[in-house]
Amino acid sequence: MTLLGSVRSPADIKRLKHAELVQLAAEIRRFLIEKVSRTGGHLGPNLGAVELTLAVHRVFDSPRDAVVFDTGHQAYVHKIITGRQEGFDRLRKRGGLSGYPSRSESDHDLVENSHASTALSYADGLARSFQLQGKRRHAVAIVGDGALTGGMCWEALNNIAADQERPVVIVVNDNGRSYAPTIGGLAEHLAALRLNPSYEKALESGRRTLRNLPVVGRSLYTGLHAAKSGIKDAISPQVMFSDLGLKYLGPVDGHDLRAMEHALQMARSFGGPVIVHAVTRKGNGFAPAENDQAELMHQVKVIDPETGLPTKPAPTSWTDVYSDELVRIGAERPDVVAITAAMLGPTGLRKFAEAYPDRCIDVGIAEQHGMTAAAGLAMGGLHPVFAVYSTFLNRAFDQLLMDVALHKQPVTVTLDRSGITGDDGASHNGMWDLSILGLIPGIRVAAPRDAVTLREELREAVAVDDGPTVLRFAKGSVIEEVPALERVGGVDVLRRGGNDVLLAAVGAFGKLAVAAADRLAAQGVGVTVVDPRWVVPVPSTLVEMAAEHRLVVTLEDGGRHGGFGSALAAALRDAELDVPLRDLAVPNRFLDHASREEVLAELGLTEETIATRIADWVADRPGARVAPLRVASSPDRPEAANG
Ligand SMILES: Cc1ncc(C[n+]2csc(CCOP(=O)(O)OP(=O)(O)O)c2C)c(N)n1
Ligand SMILES: CC(=O)[C@@H](O)[C@H](O)COP(=O)(O)O
Ligand SMILES: [Mg+2]
Repeated sequence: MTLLGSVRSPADIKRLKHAELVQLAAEIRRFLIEKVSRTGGHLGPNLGAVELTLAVHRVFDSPRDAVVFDTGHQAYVHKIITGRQEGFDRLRKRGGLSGYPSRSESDHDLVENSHASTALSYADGLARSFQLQGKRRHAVAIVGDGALTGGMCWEALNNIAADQERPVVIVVNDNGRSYAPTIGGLAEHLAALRLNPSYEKALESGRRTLRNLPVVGRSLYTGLHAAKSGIKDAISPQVMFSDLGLKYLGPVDGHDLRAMEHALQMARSFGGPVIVHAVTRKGNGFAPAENDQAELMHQVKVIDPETGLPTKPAPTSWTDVYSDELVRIGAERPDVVAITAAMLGPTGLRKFAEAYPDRCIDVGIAEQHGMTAAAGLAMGGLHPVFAVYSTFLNRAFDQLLMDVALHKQPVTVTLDRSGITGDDGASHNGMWDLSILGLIPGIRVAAPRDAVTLREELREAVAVDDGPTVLRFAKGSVIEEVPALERVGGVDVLRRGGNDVLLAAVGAFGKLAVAAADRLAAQGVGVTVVDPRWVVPVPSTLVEMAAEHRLVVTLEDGGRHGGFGSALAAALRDAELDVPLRDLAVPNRFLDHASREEVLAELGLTEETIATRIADWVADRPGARVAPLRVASSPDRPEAANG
């Protein structure tokens, strides 16, 4: 029996001897490579967190001590230790193990939000809570060097440092990477240390030698210790942290179990806020990951466990189309600069950065800063394109509203992963962007339905120079082309089918809408399908089209609450048009992880279900009554096509 087979809880690793722990770490690595190769997931980050996580669970007493993982993508080892090995065959699958901590899976899990840079704030809150209730429990936050570039971390550190009696243990998992190498002054500080790994070994052997000398050794050691601190301060972030009032321990080799345990025991006994700076290697122990210079296998699809190569070729994605078009735009528009928040590759900016290295800015995991810096870049005469996942736009809403839009600055925000993303769970779905963007005065939002309109609408967006524009597109393989019959006032007519129903489909749902309309035609229901293209503000042409139909249905891969359907309904009210409208969208709730396709099916956003619902509405069946068309008489509005 393997040691891993005997691990059901942290108690099982506390009793292991060092040699057994070393063996267990090797078994865990083999387990991770075997399982994650089959399911896909965050292989690199978790291979880098094996010893660190073992040490945390040996020194602290989860769940009595609160252990919080920042972002949560590197919590697989934590799940293995806390009795969930069996779940890895269905990692990130519907009904299976979440790829992030999950409160419903275990009381060892606290934070499910996969948005980075939150762990220190949780730890501050938890520690205050324990303190106020007189509970002698530790709050332990495991935060990556990438997450540490997020502003929330520094807000939290400022608060954590305020009370020297509050036991908060911050384990910085410093592997020098977000996806790409971590950027910024902090990263330089950490790197200076990380690049001198011998630093600690030299100091350690120095300590041992001097301690063994007779009397002179001790005093010499004290003197050198002062010198060491001087040296250490000179190149280590200790100054930065200790000036904040935080005890700093490290740097420690995050793969050295003894060193990690020793440091964590010191931190545990300290009884106040303390940072343990662990230096780790993302992808450690799996050569294909260690050799993946771009991202150290931050995240993999299904791969060959020997070679690390994907088992299936990746289809052309929306991101690929965007990436290539932006490079072409960059050649024509020297004023266009790109911004990423530590996601150069995933948001399609890598080619732009290679072509125009001085015009691509990585701000770290700092979307708020990125957005306001974009406003500054625009005020300085450039046209920034900020590429960010839809869900992470949430972080920069106020900056887009008050720093960009209020000043009518020509910033283009491209939202990758808009709509349901699925297997990264609730906090990664791009389902809130249309709702929050609809609140911003003067903003213009486009939702391309295919590769052709993505290129076209991206160009239209960067051509706007009197305010912010946004382009939203989905995750996964791109729809090559959904041709339009004609363009009327900026709105593309995808299918003409009479006046029973006007089906307005947003973005990638254009193809789905045409398919549903074809089904309905076979049932004698006439559906005209249109793609609004620019969905915020609602095109006036769409309101005019609505007036000519018995029923309007909207279809969007985004939140129903405040989405496109809501906006069109408001526009119809403003036009005093009493056309019934039904909106098919994502309900306002947090969605469990599953594939994008599975989630859409669960939500009824499939060709068959859409057709059935529209047929019900049109057939005026019980429970789905749709009043006949009533149009408020107005001299300047064409009469309705049918009564
Ligand atoms: C607010 C936010 N922006 C972007 C991301 C995307 N993201 C997920 S993991 C990651 C890199 C995290 O780097 P680090 O914290 O150093 O952890 P590591 O993977 O190196 O262990 C990023 C940018 C996110 N989760 N949250
Ligand atoms: C945690 C993390 O890395 C996320 O940002 C997520 O994994 C991205 O997934 P996709 O890039 O596959 O959408
Ligand atoms: Mg990192």
